[in-house]
Amino acid sequence: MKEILDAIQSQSASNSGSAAVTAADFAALPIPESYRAVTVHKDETEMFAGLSTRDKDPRKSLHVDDVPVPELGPGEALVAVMASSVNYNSVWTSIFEPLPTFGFLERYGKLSELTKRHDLPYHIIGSDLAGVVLRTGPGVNAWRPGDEVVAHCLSVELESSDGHNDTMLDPEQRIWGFETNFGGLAELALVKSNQLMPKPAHLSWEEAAAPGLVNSTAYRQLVSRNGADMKQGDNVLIWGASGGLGSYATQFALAGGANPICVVSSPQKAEICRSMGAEAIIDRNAEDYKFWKDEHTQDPKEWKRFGKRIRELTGGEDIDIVFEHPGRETFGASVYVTRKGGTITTCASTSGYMHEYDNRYLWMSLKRIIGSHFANYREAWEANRLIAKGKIHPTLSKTYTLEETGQAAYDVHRNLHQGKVGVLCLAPEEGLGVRDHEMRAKHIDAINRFRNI
Ligand SMILES: C/C=C/C(=O)SCCNC(=O)CCNC(=O)[C@H](O)C(C)(C)COP(=O)(O)OP(=O)(O)OC[C@H]1O[C@@H](n2cnc3c(N)ncnc32)[C@H](O)[C@@H]1OP(=O)(O)O
Ligand SMILES: NC(=O)C1=CN([C@@H]2O[C@H](COP(=O)(O)OP(=O)(O)OC[C@H]3O[C@@H](n4cnc5c(N)ncnc54)[C@H](OP(=O)(O)O)[C@@H]3O)[C@@H](O)[C@H]2O)C=CC1
Repeated sequence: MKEILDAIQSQSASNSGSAAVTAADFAALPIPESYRAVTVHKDETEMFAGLSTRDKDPRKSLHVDDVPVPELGPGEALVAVMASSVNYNSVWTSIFEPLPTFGFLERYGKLSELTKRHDLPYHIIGSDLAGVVLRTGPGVNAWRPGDEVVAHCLSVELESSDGHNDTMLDPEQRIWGFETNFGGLAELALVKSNQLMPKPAHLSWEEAAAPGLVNSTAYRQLVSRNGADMKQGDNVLIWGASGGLGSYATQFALAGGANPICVVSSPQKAEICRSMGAEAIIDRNAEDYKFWKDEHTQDPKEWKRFGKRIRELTGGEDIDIVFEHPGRETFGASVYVTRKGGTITTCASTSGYMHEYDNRYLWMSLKRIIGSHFANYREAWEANRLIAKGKIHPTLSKTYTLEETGQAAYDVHRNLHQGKVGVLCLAPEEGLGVRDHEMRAKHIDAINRFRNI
């Protein structure tokens, strides 16, 4: 592993990202037999039985193990991971909710001889990476050893016609590092080559690894015509506007000429949204919305109070698009505050997946609910391109080591974090991997906006 890191570091020293060490040099680097990876164990899926969701502690279930390097198949790439990030799907995996992820690996393993590799008693998790290609399998022509890359997390087989219009519709669509093995929270990762995208040159490894999953998801959910198809002037209600998804949704709304109405839970988070350029901000804690009277009964008066507050902020207008993900706790309110003909687009249910809303407000006002999930390759590419062009910026707040991933996931689970939390994998320290210093200097304040707060 040291040789691999040395090669990547001497690439850095050349400062161009390509000259010092050639593709042939990288291809000739020996691949170690094993590597360190963050895992959950199949024989521990019952360890939190009887505990409430909140009390399930990722620090107990996430391990750092030495694992064998998987065999490289056709259309695949083995990547040296310099940095990764924590996504909420890794929190779900670590608390074995809503299901242990081993069922996904078993099902995938039944598909073919090659996919059998994924069905193991340990699951290497993680759905983001920034790093360097070490090897490519047969049939890979677009990428070479030595290429500096980020990976998006859409894994598809594309044997069925169903996925050939929008690859998210492939019946064998999976999220890499959640529904497949060999994820990005590790020193090495196995991806399909059609997950690879160029690493933005002005960012460090950990900054480049941070946006991937959430940026692509927010792009499809809000901007793409497969999602809400946002347009200039739209009032966009963004839950968790300084969180993982929300910090990118807020940037997309601002960059696209829309009007984000940002919901957050503290003055500090409100300040972050303000510094991104948002003006309409609601602190849900300070204003103490209680959409539920008890576990089973919602309070429409509270939906109305929330709607009035939105009207105050918009000069009397209602919401064109709700960017939903908290789920059960907020969904009734989200449907209520949407304007006639407006759209509620949802990609998650952090607070519970059995939603309740008053359907009269949906059908009588011709509103639409759109389900959205991750992004196809093109959408992920476009989202990454916006990062590479400095139109959208990473929202990395803090970086942990691979050994500290349990703590990093705990922070996200307990909502103690801001924006995105990064993990250094092979990168020995923060700040490495920047190629375009001039462009970086131009955007440095925006790149650092979420740091150390
Ligand atoms: C990028 C990041 C993303 C995120 O962070 S997202 C948040 C994290 N993700 C989650 O929380 C989602 C976790 N996944 C799940 O909870 C489950 O994954 C699903 C609920 C999504 C699906 O459940 P399942 O049991 O895997 O799927 P079924 O489709 O219910 O299949 C079970 C059997 O039911 C059959 N079936 C499906 N649809 C129908 C139908 N309409 N009529 C009759 N049968 C049906 C199937 O074929 C299959 O059958 P057979 O077991 O024999 O293979
Ligand atoms: N389908 C898909 O493709 C994807 C789905 N997801 C899912 O989306 C969800 C959010 O992910 P991500 O943004 O990365 O997570 P984060 O935890 O980084 O951000 C979510 C934010 O939502 C707000 N929030 C949480 N719970 C509630 C609640 N009960 N009511 C109101 N607001 C709440 C919090 O902000 P505040 O406290 O400031 O209000 C929190 O910071 C997760 O469930 C994740 O699994 C994520 C990415 C892709």
